[in-house]
Amino acid sequence: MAGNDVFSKEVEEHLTEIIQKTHPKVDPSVCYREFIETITTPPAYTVVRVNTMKQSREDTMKQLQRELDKQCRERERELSIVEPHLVLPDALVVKHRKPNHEIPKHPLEVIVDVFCGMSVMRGADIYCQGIMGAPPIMKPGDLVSVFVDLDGKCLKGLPKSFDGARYFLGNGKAIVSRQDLFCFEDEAPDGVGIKMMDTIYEAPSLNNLLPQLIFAQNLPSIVCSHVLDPKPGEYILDMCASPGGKTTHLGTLMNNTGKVIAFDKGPSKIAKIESNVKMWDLTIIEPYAFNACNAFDPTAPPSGPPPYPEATFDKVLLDGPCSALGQRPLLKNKSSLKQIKSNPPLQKRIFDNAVKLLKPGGTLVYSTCTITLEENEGIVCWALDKYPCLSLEDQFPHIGGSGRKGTNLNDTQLAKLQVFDMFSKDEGSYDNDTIGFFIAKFKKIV
Ligand SMILES: C[S@@+](CC[C@H](N)C(=O)[O-])C[C@H]1O[C@@H](n2cnc3c(N)ncnc32)[C@H](O)[C@@H]1O
Repeated sequence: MAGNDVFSKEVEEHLTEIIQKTHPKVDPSVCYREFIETITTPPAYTVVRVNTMKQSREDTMKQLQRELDKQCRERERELSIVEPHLVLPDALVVKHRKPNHEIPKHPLEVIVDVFCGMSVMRGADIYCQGIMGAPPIMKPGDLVSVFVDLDGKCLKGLPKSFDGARYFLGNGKAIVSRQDLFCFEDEAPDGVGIKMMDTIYEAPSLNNLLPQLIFAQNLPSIVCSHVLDPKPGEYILDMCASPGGKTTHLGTLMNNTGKVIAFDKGPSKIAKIESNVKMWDLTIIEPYAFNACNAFDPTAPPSGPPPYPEATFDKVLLDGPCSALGQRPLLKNKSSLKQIKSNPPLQKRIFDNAVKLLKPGGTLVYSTCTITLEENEGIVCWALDKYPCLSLEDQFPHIGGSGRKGTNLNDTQLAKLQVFDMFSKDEGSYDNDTIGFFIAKFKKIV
């Protein structure tokens, strides 16, 4: 859809090399093209995780179905069906209709930035902040056609038609006038500026929908917390936690008993964790703005603020910084190859801390939302080599594929890894039509 320029040439070449290593039997250029088609479109399903401490999945499913029926009627859409996920006991799946590329366009055109465009493709309405251009006559109630500015070339406040690279997202109804949007001295107003009515990729708008009962999360992220298998009463470290999707999941699986220490880099990241934790009434989460690279200190006490001494935690989750090349939809990625290659050294530093802080017999889950070998199978290879105290474990549930070829890991080890692989797509199964994601589970044996 967005063409071959989602990535820079050097990143495209790197990804093609990865395809050659991981899938030696396929034609790399065909595989790369198919990968671009996948990555530039959203998954055909929306997944939400249920707050099972508040209400059963069954009751939440009925409540969500009622809310979505209302939303569909209001937007004159076909009704969406909510179903329980067949494997994950706390997940609900909302199937989307097929993409509709035949939507007629309106004469009034609105341009939005790439970030906003990608959110719209997953069901969001358009927030004022994301609007780049709108016609001078636009007023509340007007029907508009919405386009995303693919190359970030549209100047804020553009009053006329935008002739740069753009992609049609669908039609919406203006909530604000152009005057409201751009005639402020400081910032654009907050809140929804365009309500999306008819989109090429249709998905439920989940903003502020049952926030105490559901959390929108990509399927592999839900799998990831189940793989860690947190139990009530345990002492768990979530090393890179914001916005707190997995942290709130851990706290819920622990039935709000025990303790979860949650790090992220700065106050704004911590505020997001705190807001999500509060929404779900979780009292066992202790968030700290702290660099996970410095989490270990042999002289520190085992509780209270970080750092912590050796063998402190029963379980550690390292869902760390990564190149995030598995995100969907991804219309434009500006990372250079150098930036992508800067991730493994950081991941290894955080991993070193995780191993030290884990108790013997404890579990460490390492995960990323990216697709490079170096940040995934490569880290596992490095870790098993450096730490003979770690054993690679089977995962439950295991609904993604196995690890990929291209490193020194043998077939038995690869079978223990869980990869949601964007280079090989199994049509028709929502367990594969998701973001790119990687999960490895280790046990500290001594
Ligand atoms: C993939 S996101 C985490 C998502 C989160 N686990 C969830 O499920 O909601 C990675 C996070 O790592 C954080 N991060 C990056 N470097 C870090 C560091 N040195 N210490 C702690 N957090 C870090 C980033 O700010 C980012 O929020």
